[in-house]
Amino acid sequence: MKILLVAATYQEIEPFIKNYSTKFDTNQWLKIDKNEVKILITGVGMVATAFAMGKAFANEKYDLALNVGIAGSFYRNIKLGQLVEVREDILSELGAEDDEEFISLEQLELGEVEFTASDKIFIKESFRKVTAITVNTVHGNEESISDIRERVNPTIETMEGAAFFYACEETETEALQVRSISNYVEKRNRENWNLPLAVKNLNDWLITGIKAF
Ligand SMILES: O=C(O)c1cccc(C(=O)CC[C@H]2O[C@@H](n3cnc4c(=O)[nH]cnc43)[C@H](O)[C@@H]2O)c1
Repeated sequence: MKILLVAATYQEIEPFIKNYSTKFDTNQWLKIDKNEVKILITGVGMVATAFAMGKAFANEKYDLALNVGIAGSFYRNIKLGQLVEVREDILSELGAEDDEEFISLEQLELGEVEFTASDKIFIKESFRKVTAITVNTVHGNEESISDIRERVNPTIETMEGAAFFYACEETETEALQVRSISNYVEKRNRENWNLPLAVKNLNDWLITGIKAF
């Protein structure tokens, strides 16, 4: 199977890259068991992700695109370092304000804001399946957190996921997304983030998990 492995930053998948490649080269196909894997580092955010994926898909057809990275959780019953599988991802900021109300792009009948993961290719592990939102601005204010919980009630948030699913949907590429929780969505406090644990657990899974597709 030809797999495009997509991450926002090199650091998020550095242990995976070092495990399978002596000299990192984005043009290189990594032969991992029966799969051929290409790595795409997009940069952080939806714009960077959509552009990088558009370029990647213009040059090659993939059997599967897999988006991995860290994420913030709205729920404390998900542990820091826990892996979750995103089954639905929402462009929660795309729409219009109508005074106190928010009208989504979908409600405005101007486009789609909800994207879903592949129902043809599966992740073997029973990671908790979650709904994510994808944001340009990381929530870090109690009022805005309360507002988004009331309006969408997402389980996690990232800055790329829905853009990734969008690019896959447009190119009819099977898409899966696995995220490792690095922090809780709360009033900004960087000291509470556990990046090393999130990156370790993500890569421990990815190094063996990529062979199972
Ligand atoms: O320190 C900050 O305030 C800050 C502001 C924007 C972004 C960051 C990151 O380090 C995000 C990088 C990366 O991680 C994903 N991520 C992780 N936690 C969250 C979150 O709570 N909300 C949204 N995205 C998150 C994201 O996908 C980025 O690619 C730090």
